[in-house]
Amino acid sequence: MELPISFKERMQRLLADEFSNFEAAFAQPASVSIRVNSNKATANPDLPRVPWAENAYYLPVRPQFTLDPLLHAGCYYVQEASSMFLEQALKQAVDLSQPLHVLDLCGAPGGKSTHLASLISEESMLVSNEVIKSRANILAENVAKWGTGNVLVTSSDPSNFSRLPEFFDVMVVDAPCSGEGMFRKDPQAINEWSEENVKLCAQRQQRILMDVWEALKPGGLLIYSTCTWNEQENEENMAWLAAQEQAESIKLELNQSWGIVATELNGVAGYRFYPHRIQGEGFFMAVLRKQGQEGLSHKSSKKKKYKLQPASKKEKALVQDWLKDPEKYEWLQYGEVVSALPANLFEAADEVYQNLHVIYAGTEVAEVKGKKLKPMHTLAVSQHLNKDAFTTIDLDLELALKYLRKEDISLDSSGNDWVLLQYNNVPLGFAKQIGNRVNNYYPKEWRIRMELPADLPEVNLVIS
Ligand SMILES: C[S@@+](CC[C@H](N)C(=O)[O-])C[C@H]1O[C@@H](n2cnc3c(N)ncnc32)[C@H](O)[C@@H]1O
Repeated sequence: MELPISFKERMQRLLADEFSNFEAAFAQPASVSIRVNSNKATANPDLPRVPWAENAYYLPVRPQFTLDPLLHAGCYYVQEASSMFLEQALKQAVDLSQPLHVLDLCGAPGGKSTHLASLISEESMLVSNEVIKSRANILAENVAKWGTGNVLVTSSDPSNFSRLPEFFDVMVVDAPCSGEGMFRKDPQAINEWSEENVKLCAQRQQRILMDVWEALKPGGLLIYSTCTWNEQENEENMAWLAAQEQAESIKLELNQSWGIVATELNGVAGYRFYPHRIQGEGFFMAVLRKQGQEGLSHKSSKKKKYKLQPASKKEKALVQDWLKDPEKYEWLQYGEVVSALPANLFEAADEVYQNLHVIYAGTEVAEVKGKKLKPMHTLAVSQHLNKDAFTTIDLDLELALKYLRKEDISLDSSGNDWVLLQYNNVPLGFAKQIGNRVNNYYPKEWRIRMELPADLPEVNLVIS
């Protein structure tokens, strides 16, 4: 792996004696790690843990993830270990028992959003945003598969967030960056790297931060991260923001054994991850608190007209038993789709709808077509699905993968209704039996595209 010369020279200055170890790490394979969705599964007990995140594990080898139905069912997320340090910022600096409004501004493909969704309380709301439309769809898919039901996925430009002044308690900006920390995992990142690009990235990050700062509550927390090592995009940007906004730097407790490097510039703390010191890729994180009194919670403007439309009584009555605790939700209808949003989030969610481009919200439960009602796939993967409302059928590995490829499958039983198909007792999705025939309703855009090998390996990472 040929690293750019000016990058090497800078890292030599930064790391001094450690540089040879750092360079040697590029000859080692990148580690593989997963974060388990504890509401759906537990990890295989043999897996070693990522030390700074509770439900995170290293894998001895990279399995063929695509061939594990439980990945498609949202039982775990394949995520780089360093970036799971986000958990420490949340646990150490935020009272997670409170109902919070949390923003993940640069959300796709969804590593940090699914992590945040696991960390916040049920009464909290996560707005998970991705400005690039095609990537926003992947984000919505991963958020839906994670299934917490308290997330709104938006696809808006950072500049649009000033329409929600002092709205968020916590804001995560995992900024687009020059990607030096990904050189080992993705050598293509080397070709895209240049000093000029570093400068452009640093300027873009400043613009993004300025765009969203207004949407943070006084006393609220900004968690900023990149997967790069240069100081311009990291410490310098954080010192610049702290000085400009008189924001307070938040120091995090580190366990010495973790190997994370703490830095400081103009009194602003930062945390660096190097592959020769930790099992993971390059990463930087810093935490700032906005000036002002905490707890000045956002007062929603008293508007009379809501954008969110309630579902009709008739439709609600037909589908509400498909979720556990249906009374906890506000039942909404948007076009043909009936969805459920935790009732306590209604006002805040409506404000998000009024001001941003929302592409997914809560749990989409059913599609109404005339007199026909179709359970939506997002319901099957929701943590709040009431399984008792459906006939469930367990599939073996081969049949599960065929279903996920959206192939025609046949089942032992016959009938005339919706069935919930499962693998290892975990819902995969819906099918409709019509006599002996089975209509496969797995979403086309989510289907597995790879051909199935003759010998199917059991991946066995999590237990449901
Ligand atoms: C480092 S990635 C985010 C990874 C994600 N947080 C995760 O954990 O899976 C940065 C994201 O920022 C998005 N992005 C690119 N340009 C942007 C801009 N000008 N403003 C906001 N986001 C941008 C990219 O599309 C990309 O999805």
